[in-house]
Amino acid sequence: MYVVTSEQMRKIDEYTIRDIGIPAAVLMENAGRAAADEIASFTSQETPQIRKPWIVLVGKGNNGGDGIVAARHLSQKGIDAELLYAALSDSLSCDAALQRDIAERLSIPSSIYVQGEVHWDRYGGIVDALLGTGTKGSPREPYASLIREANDSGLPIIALDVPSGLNADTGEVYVPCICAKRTVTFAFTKVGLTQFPGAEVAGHVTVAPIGIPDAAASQFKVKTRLSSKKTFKKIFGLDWPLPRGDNTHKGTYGHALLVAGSKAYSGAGLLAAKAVLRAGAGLVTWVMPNHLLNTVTGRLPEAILYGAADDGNGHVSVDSADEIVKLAAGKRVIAVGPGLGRFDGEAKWLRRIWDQADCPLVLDADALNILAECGGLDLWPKRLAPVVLTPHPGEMARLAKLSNHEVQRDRVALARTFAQQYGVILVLKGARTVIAMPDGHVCINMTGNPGMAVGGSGDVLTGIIASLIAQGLSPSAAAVIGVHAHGEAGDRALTLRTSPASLLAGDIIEAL
Ligand SMILES: NC(=O)C1=CN([C@@H]2O[C@H](COP(=O)(O)OP(=O)(O)OC[C@H]3O[C@@H](n4cnc5c(N)ncnc54)[C@H](O)[C@@H]3O)[C@@H](O)[C@H]2O)[C@H](O)CC1
Ligand SMILES: [K+]
Repeated sequence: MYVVTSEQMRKIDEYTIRDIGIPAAVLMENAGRAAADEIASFTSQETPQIRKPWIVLVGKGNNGGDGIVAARHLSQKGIDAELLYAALSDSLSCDAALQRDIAERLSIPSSIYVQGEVHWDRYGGIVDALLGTGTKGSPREPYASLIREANDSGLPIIALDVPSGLNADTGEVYVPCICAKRTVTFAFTKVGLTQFPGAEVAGHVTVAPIGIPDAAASQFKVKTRLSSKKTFKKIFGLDWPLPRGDNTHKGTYGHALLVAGSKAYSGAGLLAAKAVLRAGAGLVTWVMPNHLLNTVTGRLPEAILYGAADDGNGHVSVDSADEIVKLAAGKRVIAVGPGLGRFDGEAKWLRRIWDQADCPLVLDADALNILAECGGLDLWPKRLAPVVLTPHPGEMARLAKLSNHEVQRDRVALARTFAQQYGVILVLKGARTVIAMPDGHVCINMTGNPGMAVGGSGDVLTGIIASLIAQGLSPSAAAVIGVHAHGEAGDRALTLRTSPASLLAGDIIEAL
């Protein structure tokens, strides 16, 4: 499922109308009718209040046009609708003006917005057709006042295409912004509907086809998709769940090397190692500081444990790099970072692994902080084997030398630029994790829940991604599918809990 920006949507619209020849009015008719269908289904599901009319807030552009068409189809369905023009209706776009004239001929009630004069209690719900993908900046008057009044009315709002006041390209919300119960977006979902806080103000999003052929999207090489089983098939040619061949030898399912844990954080290594196995890899060798070996022996009998040279403070020491490089022989992946801690010579240590090990690397947690602080991505040579980075927003801020706000402002664009610039696979975690690949493809993950924002959840994800690489998936596929599986397992684990607050990282592993 493609995810588009406003600019891409505009180009696709134009191509469909001009080059394919589907008239704009047909697209608008389909959009408005799809909106009316969604409103009708919402109305039927809501407690059957006295059948009150819906009020359609109409902007000047084609989003407004969609709203006028929706009002007409609602009336056809026996649901009364009234048009409230935000501004004088003689300044409508031509496609919207055509709809205005049709609505007038059909005597659909309409009025012009005057601040404070709308009797909101007369209505059962609001259709937001003020601003769509043509929005530039924060809503200006009188849209701003109308948006505030609509939000304050307490009535359910169904937004057309995007909630008015949402930045459709990033997920930022301007002030004010419509808070919708549902959003009916047209043709393809928009980036801003997938990332918070946009995803919050959009409510439940339905993508309504309006007659734009997929060929139009591939014409403009849209490279952002929602993670889904269809995506796995389309991009990676993989089925989900992954078929498990009938090979009998454990070696077939790969051997992962995990470098994790320190005296203070042995649990992180345990979680990551267990996740490697639970996600299907045949073997995992967990390298930890020697001191830790006795503490964890027996905690995970299925894992091969290796005590490496340690620095006497409960961390691996810089000298352990050579041991790790030797152990990497025959492994399909090395995952470095969960619970690693910081230690003297850490940059030299990581550089040695970066240079000498020839298998893919998955770097997480403190491995990312070491990389950020020594400028590795800017200074070290690109590796032949792929690198997967799995930062949360704070780690990403350090890696990209940005503030947390700047990281979260436009996650998709930042992740894509970073992955292309450094030739890495970037898993930018957080609600709706963004996975960006060196070739510019980006997948947005929709599984998972707030209960997963707990200590250890990231360690589990690192284990899952390493496991899938060990089983033979490309690092890109392992990152996209691993994030999806991690979120799905978290959603399944949640069904066994009474509240998201009680979810533990270990529950995610058990639900894999
Ligand atoms: N996706 C599709 O295939 C179709 C989408 N349609 C609808 O068309 C809108 C986009 O229409 P457009 O005319 O380009 O822009 P808008 O309707 O979003 O509004 C632009 C309108 O509003 C003014 N404006 C812009 N920014 C602000 C602001 N911050 N404050 C106040 N006013 C603002 C601007 O001057 C314009 O007049 C899309 O979302 C769909 O709903 C087609 O109808 C069907 C095909
Ligand atoms: K809207």
